[in-house]
Amino acid sequence: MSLENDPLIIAGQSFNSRLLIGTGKYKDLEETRLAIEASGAEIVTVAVRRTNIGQNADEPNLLDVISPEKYTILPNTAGCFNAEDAVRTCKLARELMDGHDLVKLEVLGDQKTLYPNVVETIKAADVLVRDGFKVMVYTSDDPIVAKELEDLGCVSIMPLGSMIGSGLGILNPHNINVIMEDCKVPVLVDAGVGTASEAAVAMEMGCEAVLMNSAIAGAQNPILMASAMKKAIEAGREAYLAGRMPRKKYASASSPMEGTIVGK
Ligand SMILES: CC(=O)[C@@H](O)[C@H](O)COP(=O)(O)O
Repeated sequence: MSLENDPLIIAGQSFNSRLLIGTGKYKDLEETRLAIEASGAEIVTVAVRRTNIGQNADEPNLLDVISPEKYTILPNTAGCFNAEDAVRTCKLARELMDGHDLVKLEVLGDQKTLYPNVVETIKAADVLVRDGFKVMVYTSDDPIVAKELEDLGCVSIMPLGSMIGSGLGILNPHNINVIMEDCKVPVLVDAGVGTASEAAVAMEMGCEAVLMNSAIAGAQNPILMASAMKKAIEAGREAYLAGRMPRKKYASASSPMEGTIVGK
C-alpha cells in the first residue's frame, strides 16, 4: 500500500494531502502563499469574518493569492460565538463564492479558551445541514457530542487536540480514539498541534487528517515548518497503515539467536 492510492475522502471529494491549513497570523499574503505551497495542502481554511474574500473590493483579496482553482477553500466561522452568527457567516461565504457549500463550522465559547460552545455548535450544524451545507465541524473531544454532530449530517468531525493557538499538542488521545471508534465520517484533529511530531502522533493514532494554523504561522520559519508538517503527516499516515509493532514489557534481541548454529 502506498499513499498514492490512499486518498482522503470528504463529502465525496478526494484529496491527496491529509494536511489542512489555515491562513491567519502570517506576516503577509506572500508568506501565506509560500507556506501553503510548502505544506502540500489542498484544503485551505479561511476565516470569513477576518479575511477579505471579496467583501471589501478595495482591499487585497486572499483568493487572488490562494486560487480556488488550485485549492479547495474552506470558509470557516472563526470569531462566531453563537449559532446565528455562524450560520450568517456561512451564508455570506456561499454568496461570495458562487454557491460553494463546504464549510468549517466553529462556534466558540469564550475568548480565553476559544473552546467550542457545543450547544451553539449543534444548533448551527443542524440549521446548516438542513440548508444544504456540507459541514466540517470543530468540536470538543467529547465522544457524545461528536456522535450527535455526525448524526445531524456533518461530513467530518474535528475534535480539538488542545486549545486553538496553544501548541499544547494532543491532550486527550483516549477521547479522540473513542470518537474515531464511534464515527464513520472522517475524524480530523483540529487545533492545538505545536510541532511536527504532534501531527505525526495524530496520524499514527488513525486520524484521517490534521487541520492546523498556529504551528506553521507561528514558527520562526513558517515555510520550513510547513514542509516539516507535510512530511510528518505523511510519515504518521504511513506508520498507521504499516501497523505498529506490539509493545513488550521486556527486551527482545534485535538479532535473535534462535535457529542459528550458535543458538542451538
Ligand atoms: C485555522 C482554524 O480554522 C482553526 O480552528 C485553528 O486556528 C487551528 O488551530 P491552531 O491554530 O491551534 O492550529
